[in-house]
Amino acid sequence: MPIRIVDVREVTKPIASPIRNAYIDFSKMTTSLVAVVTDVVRDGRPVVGYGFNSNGRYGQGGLIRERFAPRILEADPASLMDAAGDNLDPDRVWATLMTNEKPGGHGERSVAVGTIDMAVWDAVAKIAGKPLFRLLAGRHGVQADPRVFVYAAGGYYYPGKDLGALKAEMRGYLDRGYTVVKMKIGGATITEDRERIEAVLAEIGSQAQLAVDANGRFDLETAIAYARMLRDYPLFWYEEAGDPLDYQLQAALAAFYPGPMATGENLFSHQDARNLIRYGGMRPDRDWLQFDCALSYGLCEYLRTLDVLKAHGWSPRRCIPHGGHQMSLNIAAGLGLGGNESYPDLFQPYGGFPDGVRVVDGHITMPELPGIGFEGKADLYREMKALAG
Ligand SMILES: O=C([O-])CC(=O)C(=O)O
Ligand SMILES: [Mg+2]
Repeated sequence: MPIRIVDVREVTKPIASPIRNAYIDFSKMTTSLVAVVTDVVRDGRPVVGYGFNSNGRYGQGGLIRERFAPRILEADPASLMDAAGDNLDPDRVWATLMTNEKPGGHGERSVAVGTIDMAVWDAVAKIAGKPLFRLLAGRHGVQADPRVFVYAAGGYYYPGKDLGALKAEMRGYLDRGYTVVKMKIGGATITEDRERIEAVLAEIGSQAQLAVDANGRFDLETAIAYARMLRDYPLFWYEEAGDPLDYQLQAALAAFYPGPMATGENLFSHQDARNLIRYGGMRPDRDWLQFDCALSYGLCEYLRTLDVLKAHGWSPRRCIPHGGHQMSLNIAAGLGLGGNESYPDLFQPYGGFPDGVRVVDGHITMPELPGIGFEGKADLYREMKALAG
């Protein structure tokens, strides 16, 4: 008997906060929480996979309810099974989701699909009775490494935040075991941003490194002006200087910025990733790629992106995804990415780690929980159970 996906539920939840980066504020930010309910029973209860999209894009309830959930629910269950007939095949589910979707134009539909794809992989790993990172490592013939590098993202602009508050925030991350911290730039004048950077560097000293993120705000002239300022400091990276799709700007910037650059969180397909690699001047010996599967058609597509990188001589170690969710932690531990983002104080309960997981020397160790591991995080699992428990 094939496994049946008996329901796909979605609820749009607020993840609002009074912060802003150089481009947007998060006062109205939302996320879609999705449950994929199966008829497989484990420990007396149906297996349910959960997923959600990461911050930066909004909830996708309309697309999920109108297009994507019905396609799965209307599909012949046998068409969604793997070759062995003992589990769902995420690639077949993905192909069903994308029925009658034209190529190109990778806008918000990639977020809707990425969110459902996360829930499908959670269900598949639970049905297999394994942590997702172990399932992935097994399928790809690599050694899982449960120890994953994580960095603390924050340093946002918000009303009344002075240098003292910024320094205290960064100190808080060091106290929690992080060795790399990130702050926003480009939302103030270059003079003010230089002061903010110097204040943070003075605070963190040799205990940690600093990354900066312009969120795609700069035109070429401003991106270069910042590059000239930033290269005075030993930064961990200079992130998303210009528009995410302006590969020529990114390529030109490399001539002015010898240190590591990072980008990719707003590229939503393997084709866009390939264009970045082809035309964006990114350097495989030092730069970082931040594609986030939750925003970009999910893990099925992320695997194609990793293939593109391999074909162009890039190691998966150069990937540190955006988004701070446990899905990317599993991919990092299972497929050897360079690490994962984390927002210690933001976007809760969706981000972060299972309860009891601590950051030690800039790394966490994955617990051995079936699926993605959401059940290990009480505040998150409470929301999930309320949707489909
Ligand atoms: O502020 C945001 O949109 C999030 C972001 O860029 C990041 O985490 O790198
Ligand atoms: Mg960013």
